[in-house]
Amino acid sequence: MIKLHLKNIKKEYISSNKDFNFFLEIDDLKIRKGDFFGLIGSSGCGKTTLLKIIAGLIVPNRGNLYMEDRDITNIAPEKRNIGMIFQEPLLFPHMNVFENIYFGLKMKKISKKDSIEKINKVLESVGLKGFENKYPHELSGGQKQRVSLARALVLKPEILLMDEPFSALDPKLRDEMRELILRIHKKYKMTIVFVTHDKEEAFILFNRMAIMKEGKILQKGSPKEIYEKPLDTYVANFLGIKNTFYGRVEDDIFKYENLKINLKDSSLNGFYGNIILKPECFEVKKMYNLKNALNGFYGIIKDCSFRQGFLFFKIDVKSNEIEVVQKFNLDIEFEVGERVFVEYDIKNIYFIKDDMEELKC
Ligand SMILES: Nc1ncnc2c1ncn2[C@@H]1O[C@H](COP(=O)(O)OP(=O)(O)OP(=O)(O)O)[C@@H](O)[C@H]1O
Repeated sequence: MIKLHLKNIKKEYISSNKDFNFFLEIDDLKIRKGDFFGLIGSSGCGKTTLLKIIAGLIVPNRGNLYMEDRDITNIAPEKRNIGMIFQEPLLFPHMNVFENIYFGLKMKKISKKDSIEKINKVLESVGLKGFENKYPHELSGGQKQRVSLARALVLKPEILLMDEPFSALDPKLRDEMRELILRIHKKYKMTIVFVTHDKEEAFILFNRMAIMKEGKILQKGSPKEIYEKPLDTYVANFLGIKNTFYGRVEDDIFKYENLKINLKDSSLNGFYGNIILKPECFEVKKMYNLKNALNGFYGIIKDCSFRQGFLFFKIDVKSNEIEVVQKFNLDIEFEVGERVFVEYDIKNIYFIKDDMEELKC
């Protein structure tokens, strides 16, 4: 079921001297009920603007927003039943934790008795039982963000919007908060739209996401789908996919400087484009072990490090550096300076033609 549908949304920011204009244009974005949906992109691409349009804090110049089948384009923010959490917790400093959470319930005219019950439950969910009487200045950054989460959750929003809520926290706290929000998403079965520029966060949290650039959505899908088939090199680079090379296909072979990859596909001949060679799609083989080796190339190991059961190689292939990640095997030792064969499976290689059309080779 579609929970939120954005259709032909446009928002313009025109600067007074017209030397800096920004246009957000979202043709069609559907977020399903129960999605943990990510809006991801580099600074200034329009993520927050889009989130605020969903919240009703910014009115688009044109287009419509539907929540299920209801057109909410002209509905006031407080009537949308959408919660929002910002990077800063924005708590009332003169109110304790209980009062901060009670504030929204009071506005909705929920009785004190019912409110106490709801607040107790939500404080338990966010791990802050016993903190009712603390004031914001007595709380850590992570605890404050838990209070702002509790304050949003207690109102049972249909959609929860989160704008880089963990970016001000240290890495350990950030991990804890990510686990907490995943638990909460599961428990409350709510739809979450979460803004981040952190690709690691995207792979941990989202079941679907949209990658944005300069006010537009470049690609939508599950993080896995997008990682597997990035539609262009911006997306590939943004997701940190290594080994992308720009070159030309001739005689079925992709050529970039001295690097040659046989694509075994004559339909690509004459095309320029980017080839994506994902580090985990190779196997580094010893020179004495090439009996069954198929496609690949020779190279020299420039660097090899061990991390969490994997070997991370940097391999010099005719003056081009290729990164390879492969499972550590106790029986095989590699050395820097060693000549090796780097094998690949042709089905894991993607060539993105210059006209942005992606082809699986
Ligand atoms: N009220 C405004 N008036 C004019 N321009 C604005 C306004 N708000 C944002 N912008 C501009 O619009 C663009 C998009 O801003 P937005 O905050 O949506 O981006 P973002 O992707 O959330 O960035 P960040 O990750 O840095 O928060 C930016 O270039 C910003 O300078």
